[in-house]
Amino acid sequence: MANRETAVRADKPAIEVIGATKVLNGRKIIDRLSFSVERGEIYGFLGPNGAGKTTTIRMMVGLIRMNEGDIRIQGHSIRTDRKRALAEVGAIVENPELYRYLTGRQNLQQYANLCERPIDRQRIDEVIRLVRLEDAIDRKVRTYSLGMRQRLGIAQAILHRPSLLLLDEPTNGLDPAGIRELRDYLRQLAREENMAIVVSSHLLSEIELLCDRVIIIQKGRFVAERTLKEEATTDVLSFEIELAESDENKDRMAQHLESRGFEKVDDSGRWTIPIRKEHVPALIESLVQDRVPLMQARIRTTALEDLFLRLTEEGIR
Ligand SMILES: Nc1ncnc2c1ncn2[C@@H]1O[C@H](COP(=O)(O)OP(=O)(O)OP(=O)(O)O)[C@@H](O)[C@H]1O
Repeated sequence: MANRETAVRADKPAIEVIGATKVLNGRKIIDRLSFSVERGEIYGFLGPNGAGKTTTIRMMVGLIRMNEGDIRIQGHSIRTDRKRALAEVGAIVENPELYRYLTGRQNLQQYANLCERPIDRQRIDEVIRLVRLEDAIDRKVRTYSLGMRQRLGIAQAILHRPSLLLLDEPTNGLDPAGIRELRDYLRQLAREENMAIVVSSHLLSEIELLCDRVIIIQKGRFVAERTLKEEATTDVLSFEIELAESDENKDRMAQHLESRGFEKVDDSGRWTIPIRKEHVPALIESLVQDRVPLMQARIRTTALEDLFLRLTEEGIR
């Protein structure tokens, strides 16, 4: 433990990417990319297909070398202090490697035996609790759902108490409820393990559900970085509601919403209105008073969405 205390420098960001550049076949796939993530944060790594997310993550876990720049994990350079840097990383880059014929617990035990840092039974129980797999942990992995396998993969990746957890497209195959659940336990992990978590995705809607902060990249370059915590957004926001489907008074309700300044998003019953954040509670109260049949309501950070849509369209072109 003493070694670990000296290896982890509390004042350093969990990860700093400093001007990382990767050239493949004479083409700059990643071009002077820089960002940093603090412990306790869930950081979204967002970009349209082919933007360079996987390549960057592969550099962050030491699977490929960069041509220029550096990546420091808890202050340790991946170029000059590789072993100590990588000891601070847990990752699922492709599918988690699991033995399907063993139970979840046996998988964790196997993995623990291979770790350099000693991992006791108490730690194994702790990670099982963190990813909420207590009820299924003694079942064979082949009986697990996709979401359960992902949880076990995450439990495995954090057994050695890394400072940084990297997840490449962790929302693949999950529905919105699954994504929220993922967010809940990732948030608990970030807090209880004081860990930085970096997740990549090509879908803004998923990143918005999951992350505290987001970086957008395109063609290997930095495009923008934004905080997604709602309290940090003071500008005019877009407030979106979705009406319950079986509404007999659909037309009357549409007229009512239009008269209040709402605009129809599409035919699925979604309506939107620009609003300042401080006015949201009063608006919700009045919608309830007016008996607007709300299915859900949410705030959208429009600037980010517009930017990302533009990039995605450019990417497709
Ligand atoms: N081994 C390689 N040789 C040449 N080009 C490559 C190689 N690997 C990736 N690329 C190119 O690098 C760019 C970035 O790819 P990368 O897989 O990192 O993007 P991504 O953002 O993860 O995309 P996706 O979401 O589609 O996985 C792409 O244009 C890709 O074609």
